[in-house]
Amino acid sequence: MYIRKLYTLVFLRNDTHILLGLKKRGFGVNKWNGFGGKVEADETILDAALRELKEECCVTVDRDNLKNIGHLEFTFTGEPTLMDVRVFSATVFEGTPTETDEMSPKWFPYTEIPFEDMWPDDVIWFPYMLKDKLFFGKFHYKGYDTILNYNVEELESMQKFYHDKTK
Ligand SMILES: COc1nc(N)nc2c1ncn2[C@H]1C[C@H](O)[C@@H](COP(=O)(O)OP(=O)(O)OP(=O)(O)O)O1
Repeated sequence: MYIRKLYTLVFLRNDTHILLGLKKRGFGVNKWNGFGGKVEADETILDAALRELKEECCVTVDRDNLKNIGHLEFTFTGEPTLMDVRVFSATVFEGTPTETDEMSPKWFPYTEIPFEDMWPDDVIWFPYMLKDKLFFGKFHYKGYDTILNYNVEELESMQKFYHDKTK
């Protein structure tokens, strides 16, 4: 039995590039990732996603333009927590991505995503996101570098996924 903790992870994209941030501190330091963090007790998942994006790279997105595209679950041998990460994508945003205390943002062409400096799971599920497919991925790690087992599946609808999950 795991203690489930909710996180958000947001990617800004256009036709040719994706915005990643180099994490400057804390969990995942020195890795490129999307923008996100813990969902606080008093906020919705969507509000947390918008807040973290603003805090980490100074960009705002209208809530109607933020699309929930995936669900990731991470567990780690010997640790009681299951990280429940809600993945979002947006193509319309306001502001210029700007470095903050937490993240240094940079646009990458889709052909040059720096998977060698990212979480090892990313190379497995990014192809779903890049092909605009909805997905559910589960990854069990030993430490933070080795994936012991995983499964990723394409979803037909996030709404149906969450409906079936709570049945
Ligand atoms: C284990 O594999 C992971 N892969 C990817 N791509 N992203 C991950 C993985 N594990 C966690 N994440 C994401 C989920 C969140 O977006 C961040 C972690 O959030 P963080 O711990 O930085 O949360 P904050 O609320 O910002 O934390 P502090 O304010 O306490 O620094 O990584």
